[in-house]
Amino acid sequence: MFASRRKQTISGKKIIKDGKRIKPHKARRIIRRFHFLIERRKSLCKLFNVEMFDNDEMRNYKNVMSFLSGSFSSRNNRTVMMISDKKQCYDEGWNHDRIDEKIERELLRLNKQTGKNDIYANESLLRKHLIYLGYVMREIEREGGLQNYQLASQVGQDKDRGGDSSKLLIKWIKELVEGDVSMSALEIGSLSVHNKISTSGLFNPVVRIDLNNLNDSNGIIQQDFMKRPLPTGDGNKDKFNLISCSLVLNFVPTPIERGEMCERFIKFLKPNGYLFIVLPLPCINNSRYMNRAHFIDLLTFLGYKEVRYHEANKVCYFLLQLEGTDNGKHPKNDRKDRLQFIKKRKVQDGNKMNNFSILLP
Ligand SMILES: C[S@@+](CC[C@H](N)C(=O)[O-])C[C@H]1O[C@@H](n2cnc3c(N)ncnc32)[C@H](O)[C@@H]1O
Repeated sequence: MFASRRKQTISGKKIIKDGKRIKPHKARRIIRRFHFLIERRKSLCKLFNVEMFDNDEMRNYKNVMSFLSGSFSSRNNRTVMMISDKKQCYDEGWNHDRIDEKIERELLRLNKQTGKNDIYANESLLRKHLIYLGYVMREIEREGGLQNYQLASQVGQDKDRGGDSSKLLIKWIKELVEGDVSMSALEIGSLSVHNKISTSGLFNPVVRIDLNNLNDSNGIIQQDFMKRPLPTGDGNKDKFNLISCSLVLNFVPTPIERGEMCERFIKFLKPNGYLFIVLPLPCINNSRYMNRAHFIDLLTFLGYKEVRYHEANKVCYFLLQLEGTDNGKHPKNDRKDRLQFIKKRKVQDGNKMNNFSILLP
């Protein structure tokens, strides 16, 4: 959603990944489109009142259908009767073999139009939205899904396009940590084992996780960070000196889930551990609900302090350090302070601004 809108490519070169060629401008299009579809899928699931599915499951439309069947059958009889029609609805959405301008327009207006309606009380509304869900699912698959998105994201990590963001992380850690200290790191949203975070020798071990793994033998664990088992009470054994979260928070679909992620990092960090966050610049310099000061206020409330910041053309880099959690200061206790982060609050406004935000649950 917040990928750059630049029409020009920087290098103009074709990028070759695993035998596939992706031009930078195409990579940006794939990323924007993927974010849009994921967000619409989420909104539709919300309308159907069903929990978000795991990504893997969501890529398989049959799983989605059986999941929805389960959810419908537990409702009233009228809805159960509609199940027989459901597959047809879904197939209708699925069978479009090209972009459907009408559905695309409807998808853009989805939240405004249908937010307050009870989808189960209106048969034609239910049918229409099942078709939309089918369409969105088909589009995600047609676009190559998460795998293609990741391929496109790798384009941004190529040397001739600014390279991997952990180069700056390594520079900062070298400035801050003296001597021969061995630090462990968790890289969330890892796309490569060849990034500086893994090759600099500063971090050992480096645990790399991602929702999807382009290549199983690559040493990247396929895992949702939000479902990663919490460290056991056994000291800091399963905790890390550093968590790297580069261009991941903006990928997380809802403001509350982003807030939950920021809070969850703490559970995996050793005392005084570092958190490295990279965000697309528009998330903090062109959003109605977020700017750098507000982002830092939120993180400070949670117990982090900002130790480094850098703004590049398209992305911004934060290095934060956890403080205070070992001496009894527990941010959650301060309910009053928390209130300012649980509701959306405009920090600025403008015509062409986006609505990126992070909220605490
Ligand atoms: C834009 S890519 C960023 C890749 C790389 N870190 C970078 O800086 O270019 C975002 C990645 O975050 C991953 N991701 C998003 N949410 C995640 C989660 N909850 N757990 C693990 N990975 C996640 C996605 O699968 C995707 O590969």
